[in-house]
Amino acid sequence: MSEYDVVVIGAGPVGENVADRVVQGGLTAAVVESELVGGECSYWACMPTKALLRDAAALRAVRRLPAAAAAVTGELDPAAVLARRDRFASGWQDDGQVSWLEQAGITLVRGHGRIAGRREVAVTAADGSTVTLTARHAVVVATGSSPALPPVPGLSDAAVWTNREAVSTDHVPARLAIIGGGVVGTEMATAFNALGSDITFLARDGVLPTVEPYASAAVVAALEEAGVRVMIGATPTAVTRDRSGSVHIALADGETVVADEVLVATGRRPNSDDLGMEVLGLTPGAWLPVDDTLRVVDADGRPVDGGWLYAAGDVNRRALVTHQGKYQARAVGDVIVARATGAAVEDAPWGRHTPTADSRAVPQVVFTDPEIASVGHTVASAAAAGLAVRAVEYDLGAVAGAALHADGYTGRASMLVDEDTDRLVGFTAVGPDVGELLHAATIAITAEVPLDRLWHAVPAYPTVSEIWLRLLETAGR
Ligand SMILES: Cc1cc2nc3c(=O)[nH]c(=O)nc-3n(C[C@H](O)[C@H](O)[C@H](O)COP(=O)(O)OP(=O)(O)OC[C@H]3O[C@@H](n4cnc5c(N)ncnc54)[C@H](O)[C@@H]3O)c2cc1C
Ligand SMILES: NC(=O)c1ccc[n+]([C@@H]2O[C@H](COP(=O)([O-])OP(=O)(O)OC[C@H]3O[C@@H](n4cnc5c(N)ncnc54)[C@H](O)[C@@H]3O)[C@@H](O)[C@H]2O)c1
Repeated sequence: MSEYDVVVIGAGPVGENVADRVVQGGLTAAVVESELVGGECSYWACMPTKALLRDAAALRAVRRLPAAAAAVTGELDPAAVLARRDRFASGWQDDGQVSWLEQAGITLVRGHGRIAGRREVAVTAADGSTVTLTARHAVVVATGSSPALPPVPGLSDAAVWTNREAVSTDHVPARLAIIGGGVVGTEMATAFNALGSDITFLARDGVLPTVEPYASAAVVAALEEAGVRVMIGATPTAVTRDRSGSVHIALADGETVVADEVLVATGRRPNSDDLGMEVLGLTPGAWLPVDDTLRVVDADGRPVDGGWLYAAGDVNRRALVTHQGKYQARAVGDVIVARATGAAVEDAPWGRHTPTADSRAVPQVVFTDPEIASVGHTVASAAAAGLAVRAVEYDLGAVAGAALHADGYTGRASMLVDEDTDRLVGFTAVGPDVGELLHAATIAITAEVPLDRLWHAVPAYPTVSEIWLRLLETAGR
């Protein structure tokens, strides 16, 4: 059969969830995948990177407790870390996820998908054969993103690492240079430093420039203390690999950094360059703009060709994190079912069919040491959005639960309160293990809880969550 209710291009976490949702809603779905079912997240991003980071984080946690530290007599075993990473990448085999698709009642079509016409997707298999799938109701683009390499002379000929090579490496380079001070660069600096690499971290625009400055500063201080050379403002101008295999990175200030491998982590580009976008008058290689129910729109903001084409996940650029892409997948799957069955479409803000949180409350944990957990606005983004906010900060180390959690616990947390509504619009924390604090903030922001009601949400004693009480007291409750 080559006709389905819904055809999804891309079987990453987002595409899988779109297909699952429409099948649960009583429709049929085929998902087209050109590489591995599970996408970037499963094999070269979320899970394997966190596996690379986890052992060192656990070791650091133990070393913050003197009696437990006394029981640790050895050092981290890099080979064992890489072996555990292999397990979390499923050995780069997708059998498990293919079985999941089968039991979920989703048809998998292997090959490269392209829009071929109205509700038509042409799939070219590895052997060159082509099959055309027709969708009765909708086509969903969930093709994700790829590393964006900057146009630095020599870079593309120097066999540099992207996230794929870094995440799947079978060895730990003695000297690793990292270009790009974003989330990938900072997490990988943390991971490979702990695995034993000598790291030079070239952060042209600063380290984690979009988080609260105090959180970024804490991570930079910890990286430097761990021996990472952090070069803020360093701008690569040329890259060459010499005959001995060493890579030379020339910087704008005249210095040259030499390393065994170079990880380029300078952001992402959408996987839309070979997708048939021109068939619909859209620009190949561009992020796909969408409306409130994630239908792809034209330059005038109208759904293209009557509204059968949707885009979810990284490719629409709303929020490049897996959990938010899967949230979009649930909204898209449900709205396609609603439109197909004539049910009401709930597309008002916070309605079932529109991913409102994408613009109000995207949670993110950066798994560095210390961790950074954030959701909603920062001071800078609130100002840019024209919001009148007051920032309330508190020393996390002064919270009883944090002092118990680790000797010498240092950290900080802040909340942003909208002056007009007296509700939370942002939260950031930096410190060991703060990631688990985050969901409380996400709930407070999405539920739009006024501070005078939040006061009645009493954190248990003695937990790190008592930061909430301290922040509210500092805010004047
Ligand atoms: C190093 C790194 C670490 C990360 N860590 C985290 C983390 O800890 N937490 C988090 O939430 N997010 C993390 N992210 C972000 C996360 O990986 C992405 O947001 C997520 O993978 C997006 O999911 P997706 O389904 O949209 O795209 P992808 O995961 O990229 O999947 C897209 C799929 O579509 C397929 N495809 C593309 N084009 C076609 C085509 N034409 N035909 C058929 N198939 C096609 C691809 O092969 C791929 O399988 C990380 C990213 C990186 C780079
Ligand atoms: N824990 C997580 O949730 C997690 C982990 C990793 C990645 N991700 C997601 O993956 C996406 C990609 O991460 P990323 O770190 O590649 O991108 P990013 O956009 O977070 O950071 C890229 C950095 O590269 C710098 N840069 C850009 N061009 C440059 C150039 N020519 N020279 C030097 N520096 C340059 C930018 O200043 C920026 O700080 C992010 O959106 C992130 O949300 C999430």
